[in-house]
Amino acid sequence: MAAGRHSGYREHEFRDKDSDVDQSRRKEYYQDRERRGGHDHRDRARVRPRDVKEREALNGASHSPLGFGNSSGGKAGDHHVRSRFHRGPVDREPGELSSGSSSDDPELSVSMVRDNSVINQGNGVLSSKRRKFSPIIWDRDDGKLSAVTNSKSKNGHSIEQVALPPLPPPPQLPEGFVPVSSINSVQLSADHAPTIHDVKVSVDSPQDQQNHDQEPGVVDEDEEDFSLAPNISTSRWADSNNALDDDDDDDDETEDVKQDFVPKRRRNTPLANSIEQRLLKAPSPEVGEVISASKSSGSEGERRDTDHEVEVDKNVYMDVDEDAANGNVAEHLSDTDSDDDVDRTESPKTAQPPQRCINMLLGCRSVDEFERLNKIDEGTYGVVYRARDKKTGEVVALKKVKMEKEREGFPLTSLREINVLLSFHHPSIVDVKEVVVGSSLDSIFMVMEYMEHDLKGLMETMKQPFSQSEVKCLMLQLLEGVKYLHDNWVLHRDLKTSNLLMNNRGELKICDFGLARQYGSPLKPYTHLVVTLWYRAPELLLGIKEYSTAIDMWSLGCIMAELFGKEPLFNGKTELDQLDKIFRTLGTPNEKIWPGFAKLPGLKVSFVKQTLAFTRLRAMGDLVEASLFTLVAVDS
Ligand SMILES: Nc1ncnc2c1ncn2[C@@H]1O[C@H](COP(=O)(O)OP(=O)(O)OP(=O)(O)O)[C@@H](O)[C@H]1O
Repeated sequence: MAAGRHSGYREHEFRDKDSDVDQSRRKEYYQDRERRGGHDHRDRARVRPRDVKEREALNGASHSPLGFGNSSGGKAGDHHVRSRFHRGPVDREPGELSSGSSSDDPELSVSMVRDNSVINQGNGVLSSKRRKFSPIIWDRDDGKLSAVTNSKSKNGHSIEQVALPPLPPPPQLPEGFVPVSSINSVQLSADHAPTIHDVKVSVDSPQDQQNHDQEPGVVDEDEEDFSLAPNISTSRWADSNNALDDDDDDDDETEDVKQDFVPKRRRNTPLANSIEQRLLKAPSPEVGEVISASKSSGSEGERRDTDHEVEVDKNVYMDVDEDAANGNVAEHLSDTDSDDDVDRTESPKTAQPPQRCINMLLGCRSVDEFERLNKIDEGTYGVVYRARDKKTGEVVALKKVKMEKEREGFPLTSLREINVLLSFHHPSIVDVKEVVVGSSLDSIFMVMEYMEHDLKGLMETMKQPFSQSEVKCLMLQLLEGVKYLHDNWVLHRDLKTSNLLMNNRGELKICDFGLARQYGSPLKPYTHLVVTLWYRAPELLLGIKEYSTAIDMWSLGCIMAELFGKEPLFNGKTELDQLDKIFRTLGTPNEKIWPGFAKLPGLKVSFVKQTLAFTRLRAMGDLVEASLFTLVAVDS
């Protein structure tokens, strides 16, 4: 999500000031290519040529499955990565708009007039698809996890267009998917790097669960005997970690100030201890209920929405929340959607790391087995490095979990991210290979496949927007990834261009699952403070708490428009401004076209009634979903 770094486009002015060798190398390369009018024929063939060729052959020059005209104004070869897309006859001249008739399905045809940010859609008939799986509800009342099955989404392309069915019974999750709420111990075999297959989950009985709830810091005595893994105590990454720890020290002053307000956070909390605390104290972090008011206080907590039970009032929209305005929702989420009801003002009890968690660490390789090459980026919840696996020589990305944001030990966002990414495997979702540990037990790294670019950074180096066929190629991959998530009942909740990675083969992958969570039927209230502001759906901006896949689809619509226009579609500064921008473009919704609109909790301010196209484009998500049907149908 990189909310910290990518929170607004302004931030990118500073992005390259870092001594980030990798970033500047990429940039120089692109600029050089721009100067040369760079075609890179070597790379063309590597971009899923079969997919693209087949799609474009099927589409023909005037049969874009999306029905988009080439409003990009892009020219072939004006960009390095562009050259990695196969450019077919479907591309039009710069500025040319497709007519609705160019689509195979006129009902799905779309024309975009980006100059005035108006998007028109034909009578978009929206069809829903039947889910392959129904949701498992991670409900703490359930007490038991029924099973971790081997089922997996097949990501098949056959989609039935049927009337919206009632949500089916709980789904079988992909192989190895472990609902965080159900874990109270994780064991990994010690002789090889852990994979999800190594994870053994033990589940509390309701009675155990109750005990944990009552005495969160208490661990069984027989679990206290542990020893540290020798291979991680002498880590060379210790030095580099110290450098990071220096950053922590920089925060000490702030921390000292904070302690007037909040109990001082445990420092150097052993990971094992932390994760145990987290797992024990958060009996059901994925439950999804609205959290009670007993949340963090103090300077940091003040910036967070501490009470989501309280009805959102006008102030929510009138206040300029700097973080929200900058799109930094992750900051909010760690508390607001932590889904546990732990009183964070309570001083955590010190507890020895129990054996089972040390077992987990023993199973992990040391980060020493990787050679650090350079720092790629630093987000709110992690620092990402480029590194080389000394054994295999493979270049990977290492995301170090930041612990300092958490008072309660191992960050919930990271638990979720690791859980989802270790479990889900899809070409459009970044692959996490394993988890490795650093010199101290509170440093933990996710080993991910290395991706050379993110779409946000990439677009900043481009003089022209992506062409029509490039957008189609990117959107197809993105939609397939999101479809896979939704088929498996996971909402990403922070889709934006900086969370979309791309490699030099033109493959797009979704990353940053820190805000992701499972949803189910019936819907439960979740925090509405999710999704970076510019990509946040109006229902979230208006405080709705029972939301679903449409919020991701809205983000996809914003992303698609941004790919075409090279500028964010709705770049509001505050939540109110964001809504205003949306309504000015799409029209102000009303009770007729959006039943329940008048009762939305955030509708305390009256918006100017814009009589634009909202009735026809009620949610961009619908548009994108409709496009997906067409794309997939053509592709298959
Ligand atoms: N596998 C990867 N390969 C290359 N770069 C990556 C990879 N994963 C992440 N990055 C880079 O690091 C940035 C931050 O990663 P990510 O968004 O996962 O961190 P985060 O701490 O969760 O961010 P946020 O501040 O949004 O919470 C990304 O925007 C991307 O530029």
